[in-house]
Amino acid sequence: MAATILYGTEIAKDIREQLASEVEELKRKGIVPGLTVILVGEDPASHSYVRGKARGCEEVGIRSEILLRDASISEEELLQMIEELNENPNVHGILVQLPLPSHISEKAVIGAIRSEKDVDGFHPVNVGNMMIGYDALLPCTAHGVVEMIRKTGTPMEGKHAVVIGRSNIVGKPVSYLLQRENATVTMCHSRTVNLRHYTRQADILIVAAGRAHMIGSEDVKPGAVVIDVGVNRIESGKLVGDVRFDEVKEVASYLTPVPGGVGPMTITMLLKNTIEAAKNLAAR
Ligand SMILES: Nc1nc(=O)c2c([nH]1)NC[C@@H]1CN(c3ccc(C(=O)N[C@@H](CCC(=O)O)C(=O)O)cc3)C=[N+]21
Ligand SMILES: [Mg+2]
Repeated sequence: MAATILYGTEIAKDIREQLASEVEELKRKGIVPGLTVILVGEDPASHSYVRGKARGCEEVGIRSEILLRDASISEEELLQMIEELNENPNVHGILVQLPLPSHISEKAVIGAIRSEKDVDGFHPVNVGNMMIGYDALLPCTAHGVVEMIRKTGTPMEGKHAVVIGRSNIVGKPVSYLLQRENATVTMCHSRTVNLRHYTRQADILIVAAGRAHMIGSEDVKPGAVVIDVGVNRIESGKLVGDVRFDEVKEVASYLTPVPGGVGPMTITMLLKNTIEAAKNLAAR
């Protein structure tokens, strides 16, 4: 059996059309959703991702601005910038691109963003609200992964979902969101002994370990839904996932490519969060 390839670009296109009409409706009420991205330093990958975010905003009619700062910026200056954006009524979403230079505390920076404007869903208040099941801005990649699985029409209820990776941005929140869909979730990570023992039991396999090509067909249960969250730049400059695509596509029922899979969904969920933040802030 050959897998159906889940093109995030296509799924994202449908959702973005819907988002564009929501933006139009908001604009008729005089609300122009606005996203501000702060990008510190010269990392080419970060610059490329941020360009993707700005393009996404343009596509759906969100006003966006990118504030570029030198890697030498102090933590205090960065916190001051965030404070001003917190107060600016035209800014509904604030995103500080990670990673930050090592002299700046990510914890301090994320914690300084007003939680209603935290469109990454990384602020402890949003993480806590999500965990409790209260309304929250959800972490974009994790949310995008669940929406992709939903699009396949595969019921998640009662299924065994295995997540590889336990990061705050992907592994932890995606595990939680899948549990909320009534999946039975197993969390694995780089120290898991006999990883294959777990992955082979997965009806839904989420691979977010950040190790190029670590998962092959031997690791996958026939018919599984496999979502590859890996973004690894290999020596040739090519972007590859954590899954050996050509092998796994022969055994999985659904499989996401890299690029063109989860990445575009991540950006789409960021756009969705920005619109939601604009609605919430306007209603206050
Ligand atoms: N505060 C913060 N929020 C983030 O959401 C965040 C971050 N920091 N730091 C870095 C990671 C990474 N990330 C990606 C988003 C989209 C693609 C994406 O769309 N990738 C395209 C290809 C892009 C390319 O070719 O370079 C794709 O997969 O098709 C990739 C990576 C968001 N991140
Ligand atoms: Mg890990």
